Amino acid sequence: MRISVIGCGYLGAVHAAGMASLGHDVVGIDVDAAKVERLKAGHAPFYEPGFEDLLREQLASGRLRFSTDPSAAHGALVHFVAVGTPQRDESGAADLTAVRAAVAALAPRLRPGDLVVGKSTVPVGTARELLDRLRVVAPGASLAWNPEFLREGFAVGDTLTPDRLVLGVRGGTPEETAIGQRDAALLDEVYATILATGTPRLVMDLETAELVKTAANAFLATKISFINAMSELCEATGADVTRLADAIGHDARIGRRFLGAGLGFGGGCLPKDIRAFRARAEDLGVGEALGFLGEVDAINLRRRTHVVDLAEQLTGGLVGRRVAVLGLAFKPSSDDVRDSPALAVVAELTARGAIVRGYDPEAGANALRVLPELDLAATAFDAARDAEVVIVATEWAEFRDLDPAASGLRELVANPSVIDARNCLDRDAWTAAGWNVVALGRGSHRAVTRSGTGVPAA
Ligand SMILES: NC(=O)C1=CN([C@@H]2O[C@H](COP(=O)(O)OP(=O)(O)OC[C@H]3O[C@@H](n4cnc5c(N)ncnc54)[C@H](O)[C@@H]3O)[C@@H](O)[C@H]2O)C=CC1
Ligand SMILES: O=C(O)[C@H]1O[C@H](OP(=O)(O)OP(=O)(O)OC[C@H]2O[C@@H](n3ccc(=O)[nH]c3=O)[C@H](O)[C@@H]2O)[C@H](O)[C@@H](O)[C@@H]1O
Repeated sequence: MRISVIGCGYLGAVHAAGMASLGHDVVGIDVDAAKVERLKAGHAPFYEPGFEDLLREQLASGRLRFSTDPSAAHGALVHFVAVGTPQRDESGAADLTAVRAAVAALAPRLRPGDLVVGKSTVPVGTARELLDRLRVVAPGASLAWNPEFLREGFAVGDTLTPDRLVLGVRGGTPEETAIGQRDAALLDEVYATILATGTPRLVMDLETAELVKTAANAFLATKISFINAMSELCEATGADVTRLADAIGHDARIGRRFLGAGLGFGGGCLPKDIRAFRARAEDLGVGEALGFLGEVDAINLRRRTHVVDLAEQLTGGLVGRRVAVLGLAFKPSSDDVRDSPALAVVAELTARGAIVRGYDPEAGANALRVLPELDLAATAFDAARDAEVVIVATEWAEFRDLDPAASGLRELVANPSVIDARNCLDRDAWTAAGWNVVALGRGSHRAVTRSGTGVPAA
């Protein structure tokens, strides 16, 4: 089947290559000419394990091409919209400019029977708005919503073997229902190979499909903030949040996944999605229903300040003190620094007068674009040289696997003090190697906060 994918970022580029690998004839379209040139040349514009190999393989197959010209979408039967929906402003609402522009550019190229398929994460009601617009500018074309649940770092696997496919289609009147069924059947053809493996397929109305996506991300964010709230309790009492998470996680109704306490969630999705969800609920007059997401956000942001407070406590004052931050990406196996908790820590440390050196295996260049004043080290060891405290802010395997006894790191630092902000280090091994290890939520080490409301460290 001929397919177009509008927007070739972290989601769209992988989706385009993934659809080509299913045997479809795919064109990826993006307004960013430099990104398109890289993709055409077989170079991934971002770090995503397995993606570059898939890209090259599919370019070589002749089934995948890229363009900046929206006309390249003409002739495709299914058009996926995968453009960005960032936070618009302080209100938290989503900025839908790119989605509207993508559909407007697509409209004159659509033929009757063509299907526009939203993949971007949008506030509930967006699909209906776009469909109403299409009825005017491209009658005969239809629209469905097929939210995406992939995780960065696992994008290729999540695209080709998703844990479910959610298809939001038109319905209501008999005529609309018939169109919706036809649209769902077309998506079944697109995903035939994936469905043949028994992947659950859930068909629903457009609004529910939009809500499934924001609800899923809101739940994941809530789960992380829940365990981080427990982390605060653990630090106040000397308890251990990792043992607590293991124990409650054994209850199948709770589950251990996403109970990783630490520096909290960041990235281009969870933070902006919970804020946009709240803003949309306010618009709908049901703001109270999602009031708790404000608390989820607040708990999450407190993690960042807490880590800086701990560093301040450990150094006895940050002005002029050397701090190493290992990990700058919002999560390991990604070079994405959008709303990265690690970068927020770097910025706050710097604002409090620390001399910060940062290192990340993949995200250094992106980090420099966001924080041009960042002192970027070439290796973890370079970053740690003469540091009075080392902060592990992203749990890359490279840091997790460091042998604290044999690596020589201890000899490099000014003071063997490490804040394990992701609970990823073997605390016993590091302690045995002579390090003072402060692991978030594991024991009493609440920092005296700058506002003076914290309790002194034990
Ligand atoms: N990154 C992820 O893991 C996931 C992202 N999503 C959602 O997918 C959407 C895209 O996210 P990302 O890929 O991360 O964003 P991104 O910022 O990496 O990519 C968006 C791309 O759209 C392009 N673009 C903007 N306006 C355009 C237009 N009018 N025509 C063609 N291209 C245009 C941009 O140049 C950019 O390359 C967002 O709504 C996000 O919430 C959903 C699931 C996973
Ligand atoms: O909508 C999206 O874009 C995507 O958002 C998340 O995926 P992603 O942001 O790639 O990464 P996650 O693995 O969810 O991690 C998000 C953040 O939460 C943090 N996290 C995750 C898990 C955990 O236990 N603790 C924790 O602090 C990570 O460090 C990271 O900063 C969702 O997991 C995907 O299902 C969704 O498709």
